[in-house]
Amino acid sequence: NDGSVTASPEDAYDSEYLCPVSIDGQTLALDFDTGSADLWVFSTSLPSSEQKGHTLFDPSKSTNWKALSGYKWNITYGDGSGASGTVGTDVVTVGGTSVSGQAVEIATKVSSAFVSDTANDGLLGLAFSSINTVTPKAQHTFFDTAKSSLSSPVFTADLKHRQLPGTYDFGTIDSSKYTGTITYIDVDTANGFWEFTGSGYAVGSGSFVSSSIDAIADTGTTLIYVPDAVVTAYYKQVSGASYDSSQGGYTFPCSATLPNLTLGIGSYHAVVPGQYINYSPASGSKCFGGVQSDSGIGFSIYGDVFLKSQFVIFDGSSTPRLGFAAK
Ligand SMILES: CC[C@H](C)[C@H](NC(=O)C[C@H](O)[C@H](CC1CCCCC1)NC(=O)CCNC(=O)[C@H](Cc1ccccc1)NC(=O)N1CCC(N)CC1)C(=O)NCc1cnc(C)nc1N
Repeated sequence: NDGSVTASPEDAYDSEYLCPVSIDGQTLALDFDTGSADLWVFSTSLPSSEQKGHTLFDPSKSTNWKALSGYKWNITYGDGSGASGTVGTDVVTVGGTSVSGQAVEIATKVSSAFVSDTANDGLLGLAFSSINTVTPKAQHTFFDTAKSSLSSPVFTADLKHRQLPGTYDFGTIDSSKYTGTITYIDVDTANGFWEFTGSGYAVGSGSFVSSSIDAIADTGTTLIYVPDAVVTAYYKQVSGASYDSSQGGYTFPCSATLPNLTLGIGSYHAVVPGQYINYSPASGSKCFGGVQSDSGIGFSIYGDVFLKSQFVIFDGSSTPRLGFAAK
């Protein structure tokens, strides 16, 4: 029951990656999010003003739909966006991986950011089921439901830079997708995230600075959010860079040459190419940095800007771990 699905960038800046997911034959574009654990979809139960432009799941058209009466969900994300609604189960298929009895959370309310992000028809959470928001009983993620039917209890992310489709694979590690060896690191599941301790950083050709960085691998976060020491060291090497409070982050002249950022994972040095860190135009001739400060978050977030430079294995075995390889 292994599967592989394409992950297509939603816009020119790889702000998010969307994958086709079929629920009882109805196909929606969902954002696979290793930073949350709810599978929720835009639905016909939304007010019509919030439905515009989205593909809607209609449970009344599904032969396998089973409503879970009295069950509800309500989620808030790091960027303040959120959604809520009711719950049922159905047959969910991602690439070749099909599961029955999967909890599907129907949105009856979504925040404005979701309404305007018309390419996104919902999220498929791939964090640990311990942080699923359904009450009165938390539900399993798609990966947890599928795990026992996979060749091995893993999924991998091979996201690409700028307008190229990548893939999420379930159940297998495709050795054609990476080079060299895989470095594994233990994961702390206490907060429900794929959380690990990074071993340090280097900017450009500078020397590696050993430091423990408490980070999560989060496909649902666009940028890299790291401690101020890293951010300061990085933008010191970018002429014309400065913190722009009106933009809410570091910007620099779009013509600037950006150094690579190396992030240590155990003994492995993961290199993020400098051009991945020119995230997008900001205003005028300034561009917005793909590396920003994690202050206020409580941990660092290695988001898409980092993940798309690597081949990443999310190993859900009895001792969960993350694997990283160059590609
Ligand atoms: C069970 C909740 C679950 C664990 C939840 N998890 C998360 O928030 C992390 C999760 O990966 C979510 C998943 C997002 C949610 C919005 C839609 C796209 C997916 N990630 C974030 O919230 C990280 C911050 N947001 C992002 O990174 C959004 C993602 C996005 C992309 C395209 C379009 C719209 C949104 N992108 C940006 O901020 N950027 C892209 C655009 C650019 N102009 C600026 C940078 C959580 O921690 N919630 C607790 C929480 C609540 N309230 C707050 C304020 N903070 C919190 N952390």
